[in-house]
Amino acid sequence: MTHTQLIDNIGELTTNDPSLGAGIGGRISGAAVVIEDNRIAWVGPASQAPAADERFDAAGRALLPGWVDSHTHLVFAGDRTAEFEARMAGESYAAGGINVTVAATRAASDEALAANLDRLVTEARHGGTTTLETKTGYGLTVADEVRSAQIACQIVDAVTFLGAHVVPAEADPVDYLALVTGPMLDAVAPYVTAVDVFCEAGAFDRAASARVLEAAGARGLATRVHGNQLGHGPGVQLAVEHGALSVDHVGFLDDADVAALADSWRGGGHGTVATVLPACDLSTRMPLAPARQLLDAGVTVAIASNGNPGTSYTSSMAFCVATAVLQMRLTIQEAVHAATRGGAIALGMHEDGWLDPRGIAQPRVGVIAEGARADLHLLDAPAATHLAYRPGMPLTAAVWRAGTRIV
Ligand SMILES: N=CN[C@@H](CCC(=O)O)C(=O)O
Ligand SMILES: [Zn+2]
Repeated sequence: MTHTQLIDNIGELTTNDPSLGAGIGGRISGAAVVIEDNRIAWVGPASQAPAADERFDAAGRALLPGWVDSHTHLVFAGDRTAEFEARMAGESYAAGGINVTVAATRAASDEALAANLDRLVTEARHGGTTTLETKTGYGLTVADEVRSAQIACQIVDAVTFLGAHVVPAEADPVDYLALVTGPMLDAVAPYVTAVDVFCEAGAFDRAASARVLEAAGARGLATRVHGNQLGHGPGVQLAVEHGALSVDHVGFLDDADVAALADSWRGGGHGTVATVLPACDLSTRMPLAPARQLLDAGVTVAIASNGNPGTSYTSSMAFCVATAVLQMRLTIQEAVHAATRGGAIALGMHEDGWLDPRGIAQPRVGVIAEGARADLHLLDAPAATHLAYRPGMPLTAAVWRAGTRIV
């Protein structure tokens, strides 16, 4: 038997469905939503809403899709407070700090890793996040990468293999690349939907990164790239050439990079999403990624938290959205869209019926439209604009994930 819930008296509804309402956010005022079990069954003006088993009065507040955080690294142990303090005192961020977390993660029990991931996911949910990707990448042995992926796939929506994060301290670079593109990838593949590589000075160069992406493609896995984070490099071009779902960080771009990303979206297919990570840019004292320029060029942009203990120890998507509006010069509608539907596109979870590489059908997220998973975020505010207008305030009033109220 089905169970229906009506949420009505919604002051401002952001649907992300242009056929339902105005602008990029498909906004409707005076709206209602009906949930049937775990899916959205109806969206429209409150005056026309059908009856339901239960009613929730939104009291004129703003309702949006739950955040889709498409880039995190939450399977880890320990923290890097000392490194952060040194950075605030003038040190610059370098890829080598990752090995500190690798040592702590390897030393942790399975239970401790799962409990820490659970704690971080709960924090994210309390801030309105309903879809979470996380990466491996703090294990860097076959056994430690497999257990990271196994733990993660029981808790989050999408797991990405990041064995190519750095060459671990004890390994030879040539041998490690062979491991990561061969036996390690084969062992982790059943638990992940995508493969990522940190293409950067101090991590993996263009040729090594290309081998990682080719190995992933040969196994039918989607790809992502950490690119152009610490300086200009080949990451963006490589991502586009390999048809990666996303290239993330994108802080240092030239005109050719922006053009390549824009071209990837011409012709109607799935291009390469540019994922900006504003909390990471601030925490590493790097220039903010040029999200305004990317949107103006026609690139699909996602906003994600990059939650991790090194460069961005936060899962607050509201903070990222506020920064994108206040400092990257996105409109509130553009920023909310990038943090919801943009993330869904980056994960390949924006359409019904998408089968992940394991053949498992993924739900459609990042929109409030009939058939999508019922992931909703009610703000204690009359409009989404308050996310930037009242930065840092605890505006999450309620969260539903797959039709169940979780906050
Ligand atoms: N840049 C590579 N990986 C992470 C940082 C990981 C770390 O420093 O622990 C990032 O996305 O910023
Ligand atoms: Zn990252």
